[in-house]
Amino acid sequence: MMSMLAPVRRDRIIAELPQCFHKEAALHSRSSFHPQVTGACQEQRTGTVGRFKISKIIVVGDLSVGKTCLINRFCKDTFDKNYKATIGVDFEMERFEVLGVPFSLQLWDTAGQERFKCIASTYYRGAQAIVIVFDVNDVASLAHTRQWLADALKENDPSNVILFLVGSKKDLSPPAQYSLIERDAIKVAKEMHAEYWAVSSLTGENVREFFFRVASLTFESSVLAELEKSSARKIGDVVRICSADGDLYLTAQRRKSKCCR
Ligand SMILES: Nc1nc2c(ncn2[C@@H]2O[C@H](COP(=O)(O)OP(=O)(O)OP(=O)(O)O)[C@@H](O)[C@H]2O)c(=O)[nH]1
Repeated sequence: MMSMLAPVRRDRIIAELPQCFHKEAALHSRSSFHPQVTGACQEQRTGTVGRFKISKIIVVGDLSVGKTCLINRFCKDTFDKNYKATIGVDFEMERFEVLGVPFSLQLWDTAGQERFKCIASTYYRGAQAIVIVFDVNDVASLAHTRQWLADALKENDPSNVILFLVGSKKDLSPPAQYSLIERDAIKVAKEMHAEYWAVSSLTGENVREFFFRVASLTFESSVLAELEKSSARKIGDVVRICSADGDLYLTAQRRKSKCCR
């Protein structure tokens, strides 16, 4: 199957961890990929990551904050100044190569309008990352991000998703005004345990950097989850094989509790 696909575009190759936007509200501020992830990629021990796994990313937020434009700027390098409401949902696929491993993101663009929300929310399930968008020129849209997050988390396992809070339309915000809302946005992002970004789909500022960061952090967490799964499997086997032998059983148990820490 893989050989039938065209090679990954050269501008979708990620060899180094892209940096966060703001150190105060970052998922982590390590300067490179987790060493276990780098090692697993070198030794091609990434399990389903790189083969069948496609990571689902949902993009939510008030109507007209610029969700569609953000996705279109990254996926198609286009910008439409006319507003067309998203009805229900739409999605785009993006293929990356991270540390030499193929990795695909499915980007789900959802409707912000109240009347389409119930259709859109049926697509929230199974997300690996949630991107909550607000308009940096509209404080109400920032206040509403908590509700968007709560709705998206109803359909997902909160301990298993990674969160991004994205301020859009930065081009329309004079620097002095922007820095005021940034202060509030960072506060909100920290409360949510989300990583904060500010972008402009009109100029393209930070759009590519943002999606590269999303792809990288989603990839990193997928590989770590795979590694955890395979070590849990190994421990399980030891327990099963040796359960007649008290000593070894204990060793396996001890290893297990060490891993969980
Ligand atoms: N100046 C500027 N305008 C933007 C930017 N992003 C989006 N817009 C404009 O904002 C309006 C709404 O953008 P959309 O991307 O359609 O908004 P949405 O969040 O997808 O809206 P719904 O589908 O209704 O939820 C459009 O008129 C866009 O041209 C930006 O970065 N800068």
